[in-house]
Amino acid sequence: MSTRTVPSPEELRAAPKVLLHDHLDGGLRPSTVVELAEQTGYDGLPTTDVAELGRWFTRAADSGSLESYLETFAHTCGVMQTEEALARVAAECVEDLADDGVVYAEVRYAPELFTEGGLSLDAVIKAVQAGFTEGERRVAERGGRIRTGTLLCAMRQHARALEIAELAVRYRDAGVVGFDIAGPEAGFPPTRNLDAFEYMRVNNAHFTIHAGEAFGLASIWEAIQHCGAERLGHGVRIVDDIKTSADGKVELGRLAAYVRDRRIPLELCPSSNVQTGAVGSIAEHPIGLLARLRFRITVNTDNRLMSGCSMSSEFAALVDAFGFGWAEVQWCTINAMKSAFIDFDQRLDLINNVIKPWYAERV
Ligand SMILES: O=c1[nH]cnc2c1ncn2[C@@H]1O[C@H](CO)[C@@H](O)[C@H]1O
Ligand SMILES: [Zn+2]
Repeated sequence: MSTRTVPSPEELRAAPKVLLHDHLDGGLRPSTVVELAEQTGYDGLPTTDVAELGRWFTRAADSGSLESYLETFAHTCGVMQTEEALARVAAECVEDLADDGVVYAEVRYAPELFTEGGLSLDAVIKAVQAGFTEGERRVAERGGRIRTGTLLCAMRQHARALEIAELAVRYRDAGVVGFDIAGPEAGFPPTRNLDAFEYMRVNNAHFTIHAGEAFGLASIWEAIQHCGAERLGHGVRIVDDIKTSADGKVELGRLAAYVRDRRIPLELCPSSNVQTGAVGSIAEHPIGLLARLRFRITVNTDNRLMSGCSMSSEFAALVDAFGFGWAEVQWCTINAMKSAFIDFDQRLDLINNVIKPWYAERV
């Protein structure tokens, strides 16, 4: 790992970064949750004290299981049932990411979770897109730069994946760049949604799949070989197919070798994995090993509210735990940009004109 200079938290914040895995309903500002609850009449919050609520989310998400981690989303989704609320959350998301130095972000959410107040799926998508556009406008107005793309998720435990995939294709010229399935992994294998993935493929549309987070290799294998996922949401359990012997010799199983050989991007989310119990601590996170083995790794936030994290804090944790230097930060950033679901020429433009020039002075 490069040791020339140790990136400081402030420099990491200034560095151009690319985020592929961030949930819209997992990234609200605590103050916004409180204000929206008041405005929309949502009375289920555990507290209306902003600082205390922020701590409540991270504590509750620190649950050791994906299922109980996901329970915290009842409160964010609870306050996101109007067009105004959705647009506000989306606009603030873009502003917060830009303030953290993110230059390209794919933000995901499940439209079906925001229809309890009577909104149609179309209305939800339009409200969120309007919010993203507004956020980009505010960032540009203050001289910043960010581009966002949307991923629509279907929830694994519901049976609406095909319908959501159809929406992802219908809105692909309006800012939606791909599709995903999210929610509890155990008991809900990706092959339950084959029709949706086939629909995406025949329409030449992109998708990633949450796999290999709370469940192991079988889920990753299905996601890639049966469903055709282009990227893996988390995918961290791929280490179960990698044997490291006491003398340091590393042996890749067939699936791990396939993932590495095909350069399948792993959307790794270190803090989130610690909270759901997928790994014991950041220091024990397989990202160190996967980086050494040159898997196509990317670093992501997953849920900024539940983890109390940002892109720069995730990188700072990796600097501390694994000695990541600027070379590694740049590598993860370029990996992510290469793996994005926007057009090749636009990815290249960001790599050559925004990312590389900034890091060139540091690596
Ligand atoms: O790490 C995760 N694994 C699986 N599902 C997740 C994760 N984080 C969030 N969600 C789920 O995705 C929905 C849409 O954004 C959220 O409402 C949450 O239920
Ligand atoms: Zn996720």
